[in-house]
Amino acid sequence: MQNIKRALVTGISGQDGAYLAQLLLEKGYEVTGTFRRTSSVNFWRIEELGIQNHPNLNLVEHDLTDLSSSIRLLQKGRFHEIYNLAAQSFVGVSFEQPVTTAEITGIGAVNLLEAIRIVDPSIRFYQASTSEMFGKVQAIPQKEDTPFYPRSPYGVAKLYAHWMTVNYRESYGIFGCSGILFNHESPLRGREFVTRKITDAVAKIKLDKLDVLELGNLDAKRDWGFAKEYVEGMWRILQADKPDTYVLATNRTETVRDFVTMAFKAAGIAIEWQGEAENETGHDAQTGKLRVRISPKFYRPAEVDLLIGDPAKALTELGWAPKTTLEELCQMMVEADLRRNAAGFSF
Ligand SMILES: C[C@H]1O[C@H](OP(=O)(O)OP(=O)(O)OC[C@H]2O[C@@H](n3cnc4c(=O)[nH]c(N)nc43)[C@H](O)[C@@H]2O)[C@@H](O)[C@@H](O)C1=O
Repeated sequence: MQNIKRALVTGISGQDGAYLAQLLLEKGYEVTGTFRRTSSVNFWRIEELGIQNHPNLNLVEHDLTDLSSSIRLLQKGRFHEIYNLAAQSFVGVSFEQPVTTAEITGIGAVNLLEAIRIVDPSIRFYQASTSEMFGKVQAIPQKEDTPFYPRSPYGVAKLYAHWMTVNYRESYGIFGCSGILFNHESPLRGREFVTRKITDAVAKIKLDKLDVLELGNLDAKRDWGFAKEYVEGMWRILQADKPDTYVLATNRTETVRDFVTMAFKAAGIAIEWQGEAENETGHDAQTGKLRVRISPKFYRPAEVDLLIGDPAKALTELGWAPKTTLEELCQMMVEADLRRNAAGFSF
């Protein structure tokens, strides 16, 4: 019993929190997962993974913006490792709610670092940093030493949390690590993000429950990997001999348009594109039916045009490499959404 490791995962109700909790439980950890109070907290992800009643999983309500409750949480839990995955993580919303985003996504991380400093500086800390910090990219591909240029309030808040993690590492010797993760998707992705929005809509179109998918900028390019593999990378980052910063990415980039074509193909529908920019449309090549239309409401005030990461350091130092191709990931997501929509599932 002496050797059981205790981990705190903030953001347990999110995609990464659910996959990471599953991984840590499989490794024999005791896991405390935190979630934010809302009128209807939803645990569909940990339910789908079948871990919601695991004897070593403890779910705790916690607000990252409250320092004193973070301190009490750490005093009570006596954790060895903390994974800070909680955030206001939707880039689009961050333009509408910049202050809330700064408080949760930026200051929230510092509250945890402060709590570590006060309660037990030997706790290992993982900060969920993001490729959004590269924003208007200063080099291609992006790696650990590429200069940052965030393009959204979300990216700016994450950059603050990132540098505070580095600063607490350098100032107080805290084992503070930062994983700069490029987009990572799965059947557990929220439907506000573009990949899951697409696979869910494709499933609905296939099942005749929807006519047209409405999207914003189809030209944005992203480096999309499989979230389940990325949480394994988070764990490896905290097991390293020394605290550091790592990029996790696939080193392949595709446009949103490519992902749409791929998703329809996975459902047996060929899409033909016509027109340009805001007038672009996608039609079913066989029936001629309109299936994709552009809506300006999904455009962002400032866009990140191109992301492609170089994960070489993670491969060399941690032995981490992505395995699932984008085609396999897309197929997995479309199949999950076909199954769910056929069964009337609505998350
Ligand atoms: C790594 C990073 O990854 C994620 O951030 P994101 O890249 O903004 O993700 P997304 O799926 O919302 O957008 C991807 C691209 O797709 C474009 N796009 C077009 N049409 C729609 C559309 O209709 N909806 C959305 N959401 N995006 C659209 C949109 O303009 C953007 O260029 C978060 O996990 C974030 O937390 C994070 O850290």
